Amino acid sequence: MPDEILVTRGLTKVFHLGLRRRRVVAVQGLDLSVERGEIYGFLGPNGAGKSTTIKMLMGLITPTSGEASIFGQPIGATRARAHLGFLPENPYFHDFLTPEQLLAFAGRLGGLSSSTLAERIPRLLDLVGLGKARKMPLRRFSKGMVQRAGIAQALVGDPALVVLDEPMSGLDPIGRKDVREVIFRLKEEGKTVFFSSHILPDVEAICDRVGLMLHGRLREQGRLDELLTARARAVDVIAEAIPASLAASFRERAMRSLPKGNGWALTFSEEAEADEAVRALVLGGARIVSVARHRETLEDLFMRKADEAGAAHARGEESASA
Ligand SMILES: Nc1ncnc2c1ncn2[C@@H]1O[C@H](COP(=O)(O)OP(=O)(O)OP(=O)(O)O)[C@@H](O)[C@H]1O
Repeated sequence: MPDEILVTRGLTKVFHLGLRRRRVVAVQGLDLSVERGEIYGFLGPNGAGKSTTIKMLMGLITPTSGEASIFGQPIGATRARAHLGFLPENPYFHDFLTPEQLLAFAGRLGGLSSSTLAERIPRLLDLVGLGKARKMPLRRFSKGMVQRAGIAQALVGDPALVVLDEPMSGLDPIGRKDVREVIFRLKEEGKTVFFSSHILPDVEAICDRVGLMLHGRLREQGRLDELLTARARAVDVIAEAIPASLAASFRERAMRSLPKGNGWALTFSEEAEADEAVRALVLGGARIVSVARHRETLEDLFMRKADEAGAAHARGEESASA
């Protein structure tokens, strides 16, 4: 099988709304690539075009233009779907079913034999942490447990690629952590996971690579460690016993200065400035309590790209609805 297992080229979806058939460009010229064995986070705010993209990949809606392939097969082809597991956004399951019954139902629809299901269902329910709840009806489940049952159901056909649309949305912190752990376990099992989310810390915690969608376009795609600049965006120096002769000058040179304990917390925007300050403070007889370098987070990157995209949007260089 190829190493890029999901590829799109110029994928575009235009909707026409109302009697006047107003054009809404939900996804424009999308070039994605998802590599074998990675966890890929498909990021973007509400309305960015994530669900529309996923629906096209699943063959649920037809692209207006462009192309996409999964395992080298055009999307929608039976051979592409054979290795694909999918959990839609806000899935609905009959709440009288137990997770065991839910998986058995999905497996039989997929043509799996009773012996395969008898071996696979307990293993999958253990994988998502629902082994002990396997005979409990879904109506007694928390939202996080239902979501994990949904992931198990997406895995019943033993897919190589698992696509999850907003799997952490609406979950409390514990539910989100459980889903993150399940996604990690899927990677350990050798699966490739493509999931959409607008919850940046979740994506930052588990993804190998991310794609950032804004206004229907992919603004950024790459490895997280490459996208987030290694340079510190601010450095906090906390120092005590600063001689009076130095205190005033440092409080002026720092981007921000706040009294802290018996000393000051000084924030510098440049690492070199902070290093220089630490040297001078030590030579001047001050005591350095701590130096903290703040690296760029995914949230910083997201806000930076959103500002750039918002500015381009406002200048009319592009439009999501035209
Ligand atoms: N069936 C449709 N008809 C018309 N417009 C649509 C349709 N589906 C989506 N859109 C529009 O396309 C754009 C992208 O929507 P999409 O649901 O793909 O975004 P999203 O990133 O998944 O956001 P969310 O997280 O809110 O689901 C939005 O402007 C939306 O209103």
